[in-house]
Amino acid sequence: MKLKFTKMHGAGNDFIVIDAINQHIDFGPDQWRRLADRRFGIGADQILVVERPTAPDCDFRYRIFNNDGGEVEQCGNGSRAFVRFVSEQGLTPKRSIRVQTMAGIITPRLEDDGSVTVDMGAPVLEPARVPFDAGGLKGVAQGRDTLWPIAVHGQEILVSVVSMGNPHAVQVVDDVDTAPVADTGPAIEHHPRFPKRVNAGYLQVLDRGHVKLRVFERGAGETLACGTGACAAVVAGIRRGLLDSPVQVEARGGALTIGWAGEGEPVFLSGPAVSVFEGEIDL
Ligand SMILES: N[C@@H](CCC[C@H](N)C(=O)O)C(=O)O
Repeated sequence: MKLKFTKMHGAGNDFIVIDAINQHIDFGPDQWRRLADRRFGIGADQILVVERPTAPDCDFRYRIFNNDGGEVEQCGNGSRAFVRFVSEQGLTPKRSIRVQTMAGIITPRLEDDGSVTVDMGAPVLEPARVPFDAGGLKGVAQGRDTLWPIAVHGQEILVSVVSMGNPHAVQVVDDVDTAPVADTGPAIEHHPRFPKRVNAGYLQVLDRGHVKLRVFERGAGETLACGTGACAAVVAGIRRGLLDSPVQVEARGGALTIGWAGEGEPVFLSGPAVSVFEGEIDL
């Protein structure tokens, strides 16, 4: 079988995007892993699958697979790539689109300059719903946030826990460039306090409107940018009293802008989304 795909990226977080409206797709984790493999396949951090919606009042359904083959709830950079894709492929004339995801409905908008702004919905802050098991732990208050001590390689680190539909643990570091992301990222991802594993964010505050961020992603390793990670880090930074909205997030692959008006309000994510090439692969 030949599969048509588009290779895209959002600030260097790269995707294989597949139209599953006009192609029949019935893949399992092995096929997703093979497609995402950088040596034996096309290569990507995530695979995005565009389908007809099953929920009322939605334009599309969008599914996300990490390069380890697992399906996940949400992907911020992917949602921007998704909008560019449905527009460039002529799947819709709309610029503001209601999209069904595993984590609920999001509404991305294609701007005149080609960038995309996404209403990512309100962050979930109750530890149990992230999900994070805080049982028996004593949290440390900082501003409106509670930091949770978790042991990583025998050392205690303090993390904010935030769900943007998918789980994030955010720690503040002095210098993101020397932060031990490759060493502690996998241990945080698999920490037993996170029953669904977690994306590990390392946040350096430059000033109240400007941060640097690296994210070791669940199921994908460190990526050049993580959209939901940027949302979660800014939410954590604002709640800790370190940041004011809007915040420019400098990731290794590019810049994102995050706006958040506070508890109960949606997080807005803006940034680039680029098509790199189209292709066909034999499966
Ligand atoms: N790159 C993404 C997040 C993709 C999913 C994540 N690895 C998870 O497992 O939750 C983004 O831009 O948000």
